Parts: sequence; structure tokens; C-alpha cells
Amino acid sequence: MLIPKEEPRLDEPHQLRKSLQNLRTSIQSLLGSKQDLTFRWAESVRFIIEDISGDCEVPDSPSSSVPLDHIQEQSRENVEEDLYKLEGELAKLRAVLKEEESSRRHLHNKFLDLKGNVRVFCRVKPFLDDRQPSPAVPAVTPALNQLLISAAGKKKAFQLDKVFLPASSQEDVFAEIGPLVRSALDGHNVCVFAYGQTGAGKTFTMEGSKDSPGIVPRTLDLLFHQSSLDSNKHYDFTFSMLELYMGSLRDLLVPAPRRISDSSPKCLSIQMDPTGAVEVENLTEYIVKDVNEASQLYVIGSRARATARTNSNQVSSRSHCLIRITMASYEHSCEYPVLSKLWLIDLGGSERLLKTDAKGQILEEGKAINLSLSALGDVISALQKRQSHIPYRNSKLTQILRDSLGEDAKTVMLVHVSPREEDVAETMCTLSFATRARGIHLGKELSLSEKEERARLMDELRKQLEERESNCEYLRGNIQELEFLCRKKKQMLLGDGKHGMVDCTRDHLVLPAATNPVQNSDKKEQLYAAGLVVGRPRFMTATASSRLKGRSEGCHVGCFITRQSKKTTKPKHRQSMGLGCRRGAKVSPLDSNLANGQGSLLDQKLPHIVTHVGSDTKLRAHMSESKFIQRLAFPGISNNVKVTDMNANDGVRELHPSSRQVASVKSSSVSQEQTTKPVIRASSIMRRRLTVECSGQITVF
Ligand SMILES: Nc1ncnc2c1ncn2[C@@H]1O[C@H](COP(=O)(O)OP(=O)(O)OP(=O)(O)O)[C@@H](O)[C@H]1O
Repeated sequence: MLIPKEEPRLDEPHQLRKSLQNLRTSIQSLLGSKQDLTFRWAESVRFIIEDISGDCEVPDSPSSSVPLDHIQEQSRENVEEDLYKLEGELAKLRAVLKEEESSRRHLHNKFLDLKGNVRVFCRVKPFLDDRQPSPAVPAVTPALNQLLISAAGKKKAFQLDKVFLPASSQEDVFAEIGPLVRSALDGHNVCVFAYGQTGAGKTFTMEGSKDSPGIVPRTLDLLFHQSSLDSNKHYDFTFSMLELYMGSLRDLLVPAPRRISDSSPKCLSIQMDPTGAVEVENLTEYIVKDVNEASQLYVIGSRARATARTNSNQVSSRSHCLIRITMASYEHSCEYPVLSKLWLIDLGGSERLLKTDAKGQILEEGKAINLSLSALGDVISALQKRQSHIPYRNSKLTQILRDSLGEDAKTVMLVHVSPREEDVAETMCTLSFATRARGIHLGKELSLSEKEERARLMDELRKQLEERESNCEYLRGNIQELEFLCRKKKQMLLGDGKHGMVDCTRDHLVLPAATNPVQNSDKKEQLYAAGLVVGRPRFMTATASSRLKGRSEGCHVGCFITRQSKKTTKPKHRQSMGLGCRRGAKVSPLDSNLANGQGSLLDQKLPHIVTHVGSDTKLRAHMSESKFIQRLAFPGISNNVKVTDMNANDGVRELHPSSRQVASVKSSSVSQEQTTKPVIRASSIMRRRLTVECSGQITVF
């Protein structure tokens, strides 16, 4: 009798793991040879890798830990090679995502441009119980994008970009504001105004109630939610809140002095740098990490706002309230952020002073409000007419918003009207303002065929935009997967020979860089040290040369000169010069450390440095031309200094030290520690942007 020969039994889990590992290695080598990435391809690769990763974690081990012999089987070199390939793929996917993102941004911007950079919406307040019974026929009849006003037997129609009926909810209103918030995250300056007569519902629209939150809380939610989705980017937000009351600016986040001995808050003044970026000197900027922090600040600021009881409103705002959220977004491979500002502005109530029977203080407040509203109307109207002169200087309100009202910025004016007959005169004034802001009096209203064409284009753009959005989302998913695999590999390498066992469960792995608070705070610290976060002017964004250098030579850190207080005659404080902590501004604990000299640039041995040297009007105002000197100490390096003119037409032009624009770049005194200090005199280039590049450690005096 033949006894069937028994097949030799394999160590099945072991064999399975090995073959899976081989399969994985071959796929990854294939990945390396793939030149053009397509979504389908990326998708299939993702699924394979996902399957394999899943299978690799399942094996026979009672825990999900991988024993060290696993690493020994697949030699360390193999792991390193895999890691190398994975990182290559990751870089490629990031590059594709970057392109997709930029295309999405472009389309989104085009879409908003088509809608109009200045849009005027109208919200009609519902009849509320707190006053006399509603008239049978309201004076205001809202229709599709039109309002019909009836008074004294006459009717007048006003066209708007959108009309929100009395029954419209806060969600309906925010549906129009959301895309602008997205635009701000994309790097555009955005202004949202609430305009209207006293009691017409401006504060309700902006702030809302607990059950029905308004634009501000929804915006904060959206900002933090949206920014958390993108692991390829990191955002820093700062929050400020101020009011313009009777022609003066007041920081709403600085407590008012209670006793005579308390020092009075610093005076706020509006500054503009040579590139046109506007900054409010001494305004407190809080770095906010989440929506709760921002909301708390908003509550504090709102409480401090000037209000009074008027004939028209029990709690009438007697000032313009401005919320500023600045955003700095950092792309994965780029050290320098894209900066933008989002303004949410609850304007003081426009009112006809005769009708309100205002007296004394209330009368003065009303006058001040009306003056600045009229200046705002003039500016928007001039912008719509594309006049060469825009009268920004006529009011502090328009001075502050100078860089956020204009060609590249997006503006929404939400005018509020009451439906009551007794308010018809105010309603007419409000709608005249709206018409002026829309620029319709310039004959800009589109014909029917033009409107149809525009609608078709917008539809097309919307579709493309949706496609890009889903591509981006999809790529982000892939990137996260690859990041996860890279970390696994790294852990395998790190664990080799140290602990004997390498834990590969997801929970134990480090989160992607963008969501890892430790890494972020490290990065932030570096950026604070570099002065890039707080109060960094817009013109200090990445330069073409610094970006190029960053790619080829590793670590770059920028620093800049912050605004000086008027009383400072000389920029002698390190923290106010090099580390970006604004004098008079409240700083986070991190900033305080830096201001105390801890964790400064001095502590860092940086192989390469890029320093931006900038100046602003304030600096020039209290320093004579020739005194604008930036001293940089480069231990052991004397001649390796390059000054680049960023204002050159072709983008970047290197200046020879002996060039006429740079008075001198010379290696001067040698200090006790044998430190060479090239002194860069920028007197004749005060209005120019310079990049100073050098190698070695840097000290800013
Ligand atoms: N759409 C609305 N739905 C419900 N209530 C509203 C609406 N609009 C306004 N209100 C209510 O009307 C009252 C006055 O509104 P609000 O304070 O927002 O006016 P305002 O325009 O900000 O006035 P002021 O300029 O004087 O500050 C508030 O009690 C508010 O809750």
C-alpha cells in the first residue's frame, strides 16, 4: 500500500508574511519607476499598500507588535531602501497636491471674481413683537434680488446681489459668507461689513444668539475646521478686536484701567509699510489655537464694546467694531507663510439724527458714526469707479482697511433694513448706500444675455471646482497613508537593536506633522524666534531666492524688524528688533520666553540663514536715514554676505556690496569672541526690500 507522501509543512504565517513583504517591496520599486502620477494609479497603489499593511499587522503574534527578527529577515538596508522609495513617492504626491491646490485656489478665486469682488446683500428684519403691531402691508417687499419700497403711494425698486427675506436663517446668510472665509484661507484679504440703521439687526447677523449663532462664530468654526483638514499645510491664526469710537481706536482686548494708578492702554495708531501693508501699532494680537480660544476672546471683546440705549435700540452699538483674524499658512516644503487678513465688521448704526432726537453724547456719537460711514461709501464707490485717487485718508475706518479693500481683496456689504413704514426714510438711505457700493449707478448692471452667460460660466467653474476639491481630498488621503507607512518604516529602523520589539500599532505612531502639537510648537518656536508670526508684515513672505535656497540647502530662518514705538529712538532691544515681539503687545508664554532671550536665534546653530531686512514708515520717521543700520554677527564668517534686491523687476537681483543702492556691506570690528560683524547700511535703500543671506550662526543686535 502506498502511503501518500506528506507535503512538508510550512511555517504558514511566517511564509505569508515573507511573501507579502516581497510583494510590497516589488510594488514599491515599481512606484519608484513611475514618472507620471494619475489618480487612478495612485488609488490602486493606495489600496495595495493598504491591503499589505493590514495583512502585515494581522499575523499570528498575540499582540500587534512585530518581533525584531522581522527586521533581521528583511535586512536593514531593505527597510532603508523602502523608506527612501516611500519618501520619494510622498514628495511626488505632495507636489501633485500642491498643483491641484493651486489650481483649486485659482478656480475658487475666478469664481468669486465672477460673482464680484464687492457684493452687496440685503437682509430684511422680521417684524418682532417688542414694538407696535405690524402694519398689514410692509413698506419693504423683498423679491428675488430686489427690494420694492412703497411709501406715500410711490414705489421704488432697488437691485442687490442677494436679498435675505425676513424668514431667512443665519445658515442662509452664512452660505454666502463661507466661500469668502475659504478665500481668506487661500491668502486673500477679506472684509465682511454689517451696515444699516440702528436696530436693523447688524449685531444679530454678526454675533447672533446662542441658538442661532451669527457670522462671527460660524466663521471661527469654519476657519479652524477647514484648516485642520489639510495635513499638507499648517496655519497660524491671530485674533484682534478693536473699536472705532468717536474717531479714536480702542483695543477691546486690553482691560480698561480701573484705578488712577493703572496705566492707561497704549494708543493705537495706523501704520503702513512701503508695500502698502497696514498694521495697527500696539494692537494686541492673540495667537489662537482653536475655536474655543478665539470665541472666548470674542466674548471678552464684545463685552468691552461701547453701547448705549437709544430711541431705536435698547442696546445700541455706538461704535464700529472690527474683528481681525490674521492667517499665516505654511506649505509643507516652504518655510515662509502666505499671510492674509479677514475682517468682520459690525458698523455703528446709521441714523438720521433729526429723527432719533439724539442729544449730547448720543448726538456726537451718531455724527462720528455717520462721518466714517460716509467715508467708507466714498472709498468703495471710488474703487468701483476705478478712480486713480481713493480717499482712504478721510477716516480711520478706511485707513485701517486700506489693504483689505481693493482689487485683490473680497468685500461683502450686508445691509440691513427694517420692514416698517416708519423706517422708510432710513431704508431708502441704506439702499442708496448699497446701490452706490454696488456701483450700479455706473451702468454696470448686466443685460439678461450677459447674466445668462455669467451663470453658465459660473456653473462650469463650480463643476471644475468640485472636481479639484475631490482630487485634493483624495490626494490628502493618499499622503496620509504614505506618511503612515514612512513612520512605520522609521519606527522599525529606530527600534532595531534598541528594544527588541517594535510596536507598529497605529495608536503608537506619531501623527502627521501638521497635526502633531509637539512638532507644531517646535516649528512655531522657530518662527517666533524668526519673528515670522506676530505682526509680520505682508511683504515678508517668502522670496523667490529664499525658496530656492531652502530647497537646495536645508534650514533657513528669517527675521525682520518689528515696528518700533514712537518713543524708541534706537532699535536697541533684541526682542523688538530681531525676535518679532512687538512692544506693548501681549505675548503668549512662548513669546515671553523669547523676549527673555530664551530659545532665541542665538541658541540655534543654523547652517544657513536668510534674513529679511525691512523698514517701515515708523522706523523712518524717528530715525534719520543714515542711522538705519542692521548689524549681523557671523561668527567666523566675514565675506559670505549677499544682499538681494527684491524690488527688481525680474523678481530677484543680487546686489554687489559695492553697488550704489547698498552704501556698504563691510566686515568691520572684530569682537572679543572673534566675531566678525559685517554692517549693512541700508540708508539709500530704505524703500527697498532686501534679502541678506549668509552662512553660519546669526546674532541680531
Ligand atoms: N433677523 C432677526 N431675527 C430675529 N431677531 C432679530 C433679527 N434682526 C434683529 N433682531 C433683533 O432685533 C434687536 C436689534 O437688533 P441688533 O441689536 O442686532 O440691531 P443693530 O443693527 O446691531 O443695532 P445698533 O446699530 O443700534 O447696534 C435685537 O433684539 C435682535 O435680537
